[in-house]
Amino acid sequence: MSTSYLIRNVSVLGGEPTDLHLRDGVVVAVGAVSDPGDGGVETIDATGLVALPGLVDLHTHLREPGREDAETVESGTRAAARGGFTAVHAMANTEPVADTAGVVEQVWRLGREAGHCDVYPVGAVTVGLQGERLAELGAMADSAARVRVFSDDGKCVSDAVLMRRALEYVKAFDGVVAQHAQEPRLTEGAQMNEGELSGKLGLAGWPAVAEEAVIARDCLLAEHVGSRLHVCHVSTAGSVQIVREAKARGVDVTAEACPHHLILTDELAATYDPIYKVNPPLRTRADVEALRAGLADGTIDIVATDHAPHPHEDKDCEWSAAAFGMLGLETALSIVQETMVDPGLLDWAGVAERMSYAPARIGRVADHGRPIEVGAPANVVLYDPSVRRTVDPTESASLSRNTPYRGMELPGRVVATFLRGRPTVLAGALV
Ligand SMILES: NC(=O)N[C@@H](CC(=O)O)C(=O)O
Ligand SMILES: [Zn+2]
Ligand SMILES: [Zn+2]
Repeated sequence: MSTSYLIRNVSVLGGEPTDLHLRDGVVVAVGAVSDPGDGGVETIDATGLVALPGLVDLHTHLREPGREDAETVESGTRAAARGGFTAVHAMANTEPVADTAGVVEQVWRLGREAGHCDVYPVGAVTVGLQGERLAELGAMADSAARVRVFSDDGKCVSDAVLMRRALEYVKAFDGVVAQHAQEPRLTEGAQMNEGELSGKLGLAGWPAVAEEAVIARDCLLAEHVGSRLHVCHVSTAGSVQIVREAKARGVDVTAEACPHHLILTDELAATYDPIYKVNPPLRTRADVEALRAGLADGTIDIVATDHAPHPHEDKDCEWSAAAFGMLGLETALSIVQETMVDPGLLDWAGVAERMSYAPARIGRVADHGRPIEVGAPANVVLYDPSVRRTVDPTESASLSRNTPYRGMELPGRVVATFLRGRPTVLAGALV
């Protein structure tokens, strides 16, 4: 395969069309190229396409080890490449849990072998996600996987003393604790957003305050110990406001919003179709609007997919028995275009910040999230915002099919993804 790609007439971050030359893993030219001066160059006509830095996901469930029926590192990273991602952070709620240097090194190695995108394992905060004892955070940080993000995602680190100690501990290696903010007692048996509709549908409600109370507490803890906090999947207007106020006070807090929370609402629970069951739950239209506004003004730093594959037997059942979670990698950019770019809330530079630069910064990943400029690693996605497509779950590279967008028409398509100058997706297909 060629190691030299001349991309003609491409709009870098939405700017005027120009040329982009990738060779031997790096960007060697941005601007009109008359003669690349190398024989083996492959030319791509990118008229109408936008070039973005390779996307970085801070929140992906790859399910390996343990639930290879739902997803593997191989299948999940193929889905990531199809979505324009060149790096993903793999959540720790696997079986066994990624709470030791051994498990995170295994996941990291599987990512390298698969080669579709770089995999950065997230380490668990507590042993077995049990919320009782701190995991070996230092050993995971020092391992070959160089873990910097720690999370019990799927479960909340609800014990304030443990949370405080984790925040203190990760300072030693510039790590961050990514909190799944869910007060457990306030959400016992919870099935959907608490409101008029949950009462009508007879499904146990999940109050906004269960999320907001933990975020407020954690902001205060992070401020108290002078550490770095990241808030996973923010879903309520109140949460956005708490993060906004904490940032204004100088707390070192970052936050993510998921594509599904930017577009779907709790009314979908009325279908009783568990495809819409997710943690945290889909919220109200007002929450969706507040998340969009927060993402636009920088209160919410990033979009993270929370790609959560589940096999159909865990979703093909009644609502209360079904698993929480939905696919996200292959549709994230389209949802962001639909909800943020097309309505004028973000431009493509803003998308690059929220889906590449900022997640790489938060995860302390040096080789990703870099502007497309001469000398940078050639991690690039070519995206066609002008087409529309109907989501067909059977086309997914994921081993699971639980996309809530089945049959929906969405804008945009990833045409090519380059990982260090090597295409992982070309002409819209996996290489
Ligand atoms: N988001 C979800 O609904 N599910 C996630 C766990 C999580 O992100 O909390 C999963 O692992 O399936
Ligand atoms: Zn979570
Ligand atoms: Zn998650």
